[in-house]
Amino acid sequence: MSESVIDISEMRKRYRGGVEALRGVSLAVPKGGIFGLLGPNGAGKSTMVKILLSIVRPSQCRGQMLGHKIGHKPTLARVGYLPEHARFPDYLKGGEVIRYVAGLGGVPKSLTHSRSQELLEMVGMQDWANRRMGSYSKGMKQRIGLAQALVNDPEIVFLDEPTDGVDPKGRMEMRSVLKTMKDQGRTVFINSHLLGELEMICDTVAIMDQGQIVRQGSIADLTEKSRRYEISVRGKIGGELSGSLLQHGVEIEGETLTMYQQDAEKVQPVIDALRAAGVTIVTMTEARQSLEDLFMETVGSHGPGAAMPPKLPRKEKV
Ligand SMILES: Nc1ncnc2c1ncn2[C@@H]1O[C@H](COP(=O)(O)OP(=O)(O)OP(=O)(O)O)[C@@H](O)[C@H]1O
Repeated sequence: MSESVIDISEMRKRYRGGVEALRGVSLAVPKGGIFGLLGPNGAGKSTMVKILLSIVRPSQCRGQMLGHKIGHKPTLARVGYLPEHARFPDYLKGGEVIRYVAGLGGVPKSLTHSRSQELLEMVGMQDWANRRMGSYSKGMKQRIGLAQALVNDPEIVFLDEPTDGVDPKGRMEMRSVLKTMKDQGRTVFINSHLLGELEMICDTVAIMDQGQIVRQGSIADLTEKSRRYEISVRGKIGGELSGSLLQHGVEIEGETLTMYQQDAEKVQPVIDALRAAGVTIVTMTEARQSLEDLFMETVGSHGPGAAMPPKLPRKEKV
C-alpha cells in the first residue's frame, strides 16, 4: 500500500450552537501527487482542512499528518497553505509579498532573496515581481498566492479553491504550476468546486457529503464500473441482428449501441455481426463517467447549492 501523508479516522466536529460539521471522517491522502477534495456547500471540507491546519479544534480525531498527531504545531512548518479568497495588500509588490511571508515563516534572511527569486520564476512572475499586487489580474495574484504557499519548502500544500474566479488561460498556467509542485515530490491537497479542473489534474479524489467521506480513490478506479464502448452505426438493425446484439449485452438506442464492457476483445463479435449484416460502423468510442457524473451519482442534488461546472465527458477514440 502507498505511504500516506495524512491518515485520519473518526474526525468529528460539533460547533458551538450544535452544528455537526464532521461526523466521523476517515481519509487517507497518498504521499506525492495531487489530491482533490470535493463536496457540496456545507459538506464540511473547510472545517476538515482547518482542523488539519490547527485553525479549528476537533471535537474528536484519530490519526496523523506527516507522522504526527493532528494539532502538533511544529508539523505545520512542513505545510503550505493558500486560503480561499486570500488577499495581500494591494500596495505590496509581488516579490515583497513572498519575502514578507518568508519572514513570517521563519525562513533565514540569507535564504529569503534566492528563495523568492526561485519561486517567482516557478510561477512565471519574475518579470512582474516589482509591480504592485493592485495592478495584477486575478490569475497573477493567485500565482503569487501559490508561490507564498511554498516559501517554507513544504511537503504538503493545501490550496482552497485556487482557480476560483481565474480565467481559462490563468487556470492553464496554474495547472502547470501545480504539476511542477507534484514533480518536486510535494503532495498537493486541493479543495475545489470546479470538477472539470479537478478531473484534469488530480491523481486521487475524495467526495465529502454531510460531514463524511463517501467515496475516495483514483478517478480511474472510481469510474471503472461505468467504462463502456459506444458504437454509432448507419443501417437497419433488424430482428435477427437485434436479437444477436442483445445476447451480447448490447443496449440499442436508434443508431447508437452501448456495451458496458472493459475488454475491447469482447466487442469484436458485435462488430463482426454488424458488418456481416451490412451495417456501417461510423464511430466507436470508449467512454466512462465524468467526475461530474460520479459526483452527482454520489451526492445527488440534495446538497445546498452544489455548484456544478459545464459537463465534461471523457471519451477516447479507439
Ligand atoms: N464557525 C462556525 N460556527 C458554526 N458553524 C459553522 C462554522 N463554520 C462552519 N460551520 C457550519 O459547518 C458546516 C460545514 O461547513 P464548512 O464550511 O466546513 O463546509 P464546506 O464544505 O467547506 O462548504 P463550502 O463549500 O460552502 O465552503 C456548515 O453547516 C456550516 O454552516
